[in-house]
Amino acid sequence: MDRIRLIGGNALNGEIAISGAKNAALPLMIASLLTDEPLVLQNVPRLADVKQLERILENHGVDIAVHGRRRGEDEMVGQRMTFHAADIVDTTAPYELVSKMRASFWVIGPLLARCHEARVSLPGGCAIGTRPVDLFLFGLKALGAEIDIDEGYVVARAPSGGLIGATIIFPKVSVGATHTILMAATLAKGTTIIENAACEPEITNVAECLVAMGARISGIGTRTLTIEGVERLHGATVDVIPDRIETGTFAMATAMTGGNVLLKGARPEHLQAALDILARTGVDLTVESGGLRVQRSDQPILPVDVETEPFPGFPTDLQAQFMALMTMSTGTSHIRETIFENRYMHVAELVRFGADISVDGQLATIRGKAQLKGAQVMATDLRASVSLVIAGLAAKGETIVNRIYHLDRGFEGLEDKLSRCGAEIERVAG
Ligand SMILES: CC(=O)N[C@H]1[C@@H](OP(=O)(O)OP(=O)(O)OC[C@H]2O[C@@H](n3ccc(=O)[nH]c3=O)[C@H](O)[C@@H]2O)O[C@H](CO)[C@@H](O)[C@@H]1O
Ligand SMILES: C=C(OP(=O)(O)O)C(=O)O
Repeated sequence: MDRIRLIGGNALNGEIAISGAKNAALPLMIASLLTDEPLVLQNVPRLADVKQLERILENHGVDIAVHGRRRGEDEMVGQRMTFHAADIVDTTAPYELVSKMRASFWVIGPLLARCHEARVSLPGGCAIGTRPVDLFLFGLKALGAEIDIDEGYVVARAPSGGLIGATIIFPKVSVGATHTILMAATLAKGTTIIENAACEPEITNVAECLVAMGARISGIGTRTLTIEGVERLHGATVDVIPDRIETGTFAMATAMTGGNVLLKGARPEHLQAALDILARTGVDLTVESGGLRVQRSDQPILPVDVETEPFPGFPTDLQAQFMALMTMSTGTSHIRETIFENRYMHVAELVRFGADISVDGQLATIRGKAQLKGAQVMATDLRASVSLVIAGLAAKGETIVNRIYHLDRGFEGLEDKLSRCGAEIERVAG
């Protein structure tokens, strides 16, 4: 199994081009199931999760083509891809494919809307909590679907004329359930109102894509989405937004190591809560026309308390990275993880670097210290993995991060981007 080896201590200096967002690219790809015309997506990141979803979509009969790959000599840009679901040949999403990735479950919405039936395995994804699908089923049932659970599969059938618009008040904010019901409602008969919808920038990206495909949606970017169902959707060309979690991760890495990095193409308004917290730790952040500049020279890292929340709050997907930063602060800080019940798997690994962290339920207490020491650590999930990489960049000596396949799910060209900024980091095969 591949590992990452790094020698900590170098400040990061230079420029990093932010890739397209995994968590936007995946639902955008799934939206292609809603139409028999081609959907063209630009700035799709090269990630294991994208590849995996390609396999799932191909199994449903989607033709996928990849166009331009590079701009200039050394600057990677995202892929331009066409997804053409002229015919849906299979409405089953099998266990072998779906169990690897949470977002693949979301195909249930478009399949049900377009084909009036779907059989989708219960999902996998990062092991950060129980991650039930009750909200999806609640929403689909409200649209008139009949749902059975059969041998680990959700079997869903729409009424004979198709899904029927309804008012759905989610008892809890869910990104995946919002994507799924939003997509399903575009082809339902009549009006659907989704209350307490997630309003993450990735939801907006998908909603705007659906509008470009002919859907009628209002309230985009708010907690209430209103969808007037249409007979059919058509093709469109849509850009995947830059990855706000990658942006925040590199900002925190620069804060930890010191240095001066321009995060090219970053959209600060997509992670304002995280940037406000970072600024309070003493990092200099400047919005420039080309992106976001992050700088820290010798100013101390100040302790700041954080609670994870749905957008526009501080994202749970940056919690592990922020904890890594706080291990080097000048005092004691607290993190409260409110989204997932088991998202502290990185704590035991950060402790191997010499960090002083204790956890009591949702609350982590981090007592900062000036210097971490390199260690052998094990990646447990995607964002936890990258928190270990950035801790290693700031630690003294050698760090080996094992089980890095998680990183390839969500970070495009991680070692390359970091080493161009002066990090000593390499992938060791075997
Ligand atoms: C591919 C993708 O975009 N993944 C993101 C998405 O995951 P995902 O869409 O899985 O996360 P949700 O927003 O659905 O989860 C939020 C909370 O709701 C709970 N829940 C969810 C659905 C349900 O039917 N019942 C239920 O109880 C979950 O267990 C969790 O405690 O949003 C999360 C929260 O921002 C991010 O951490 C993930 O990176
Ligand atoms: C938790 C994540 O992904 P997934 O929902 O696919 O497990 C993530 O992107 O951090």
